[in-house]
Amino acid sequence: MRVFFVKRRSLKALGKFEDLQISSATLKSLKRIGFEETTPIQEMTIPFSLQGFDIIGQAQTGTGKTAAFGIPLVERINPKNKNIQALVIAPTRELAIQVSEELYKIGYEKHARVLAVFGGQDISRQIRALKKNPAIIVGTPGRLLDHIKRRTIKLNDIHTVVLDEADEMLNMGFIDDIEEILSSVPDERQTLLFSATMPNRIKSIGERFMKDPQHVKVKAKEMTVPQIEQYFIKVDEREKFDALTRLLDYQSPELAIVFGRTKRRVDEVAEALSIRGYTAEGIHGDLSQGKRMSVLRKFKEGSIDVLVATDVAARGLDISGVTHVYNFDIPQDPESYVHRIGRTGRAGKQGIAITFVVPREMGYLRTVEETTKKRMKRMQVPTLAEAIEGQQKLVIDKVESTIDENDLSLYRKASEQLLDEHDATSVISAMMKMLVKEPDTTPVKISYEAPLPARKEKKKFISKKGNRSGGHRDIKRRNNQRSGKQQSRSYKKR
Ligand SMILES: Nc1ncnc2c1ncn2[C@@H]1O[C@H](COP(=O)(O)OP(=O)(O)OP(=O)(O)O)[C@@H](O)[C@H]1O
Ligand SMILES: [Mg+2]
Repeated sequence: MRVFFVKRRSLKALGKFEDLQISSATLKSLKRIGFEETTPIQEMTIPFSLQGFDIIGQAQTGTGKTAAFGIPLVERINPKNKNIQALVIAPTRELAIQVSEELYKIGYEKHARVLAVFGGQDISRQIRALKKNPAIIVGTPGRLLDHIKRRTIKLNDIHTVVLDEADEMLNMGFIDDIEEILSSVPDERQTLLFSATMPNRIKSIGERFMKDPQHVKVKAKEMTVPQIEQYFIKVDEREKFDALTRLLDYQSPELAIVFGRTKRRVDEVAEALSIRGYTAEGIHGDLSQGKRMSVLRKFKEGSIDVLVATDVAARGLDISGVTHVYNFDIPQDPESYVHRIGRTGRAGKQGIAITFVVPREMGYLRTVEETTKKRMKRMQVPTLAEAIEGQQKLVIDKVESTIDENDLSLYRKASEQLLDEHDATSVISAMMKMLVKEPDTTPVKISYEAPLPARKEKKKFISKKGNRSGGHRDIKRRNNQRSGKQQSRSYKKR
């Protein structure tokens, strides 16, 4: 296996798509999307992929891996062939939808038809759509297998298979399904594995399904992108919720994702945030597909500001405007941390990630830092005064943009009258008080979650290669129904 390393920082563009032997139709699609220059992983993998090599592509979150496999995949589609020619497998339904949308855009000018198939959606509707001859199928493993067994997906002409979030797909929860799918696809195929994380033990599983794979890794000092500022807050379990609301008030994120460890946690935090006046909703694997899609749609549109989620939303989702990620519960393994915080700081944008750690979980924090090669800065919970100050700043920003962008002549007379009777500072202070969301102390219910099983805290920060404890994944996942092995060692739903 050849290994290629490119040393480049994050999304810093390297070159032009025009130099990569891409057809004029696809170049036109890329222009329409607004991609002007390649990202490092695109620059490095597209030429290999066009030559037909199997590839393991690894680059940080939010650096354009979808187009890195999507562009050559579309290029290899023959629009005249009515059969399915490529399969992209993704771990969650939402990601399958998102990837299919991006492939649709990339393949627009080539008329490459794309269809997403995933669990939770009416199968007969999918069967009808499959009869319209899509060339590329993007799906979740369980539903893909279902179609393969029903023979509603025919695999004879498939020449390319992509595992997006490959390390997740080759992990315990999905590996059996993946093996079954791959054993049904013709051997003469190109296999592409992409992810931001690729632990060695998983990489060797992947290589079993590949021929002479090229490993292309965009090498960076840290596993996470430099635009994400990373903090941790040492906090007792029972203080977490108030700490979260203080942070939301103080930092006023544009959009925020709060990750919780279990489904119950997500439900309770989302409910509690709503009670306290935030527009928040939860997403996890126990919700109906319709609900999952509507929550995500509202979050993308901005009618929800805070999305509370299990790891079902940790991988691959690309939602612009996510400025903050809060880990209400520290994730069990470093890979999960990397993907969760990677929902912000995408495509060169800035982001902030804050992880709550209860004192007994400090060992987990250190393991994450060793793996990512990045220290998190310690932060304190904002004080009440700081939270109010943060809210006031938000109001001031709004007032200033209202002055800039509106004709206020209809409001002048009443304002002048008010100012005749009161001094200006009193009038503005009263209005500020009305507009500022003052900290709310309505009681809420957040059940106690025991900390992760004790792991000895390593005092020293070790940054040497190969000295990482790696995944501590004791998670069983099947068919997108995610369940986490809890501290009690019984399986509980996430
Ligand atoms: N060449 C490019 N120029 C500008 N923007 C790009 C380019 N390629 C991708 N993007 C944008 O960057 C964002 C992140 O891309 P993408 O979702 O493919 O990242 P990723 O590497 O797959 O991340 P993750 O590891 O989280 O799945 C998307 O909004 C995408 O449209
Ligand atoms: Mg991706």
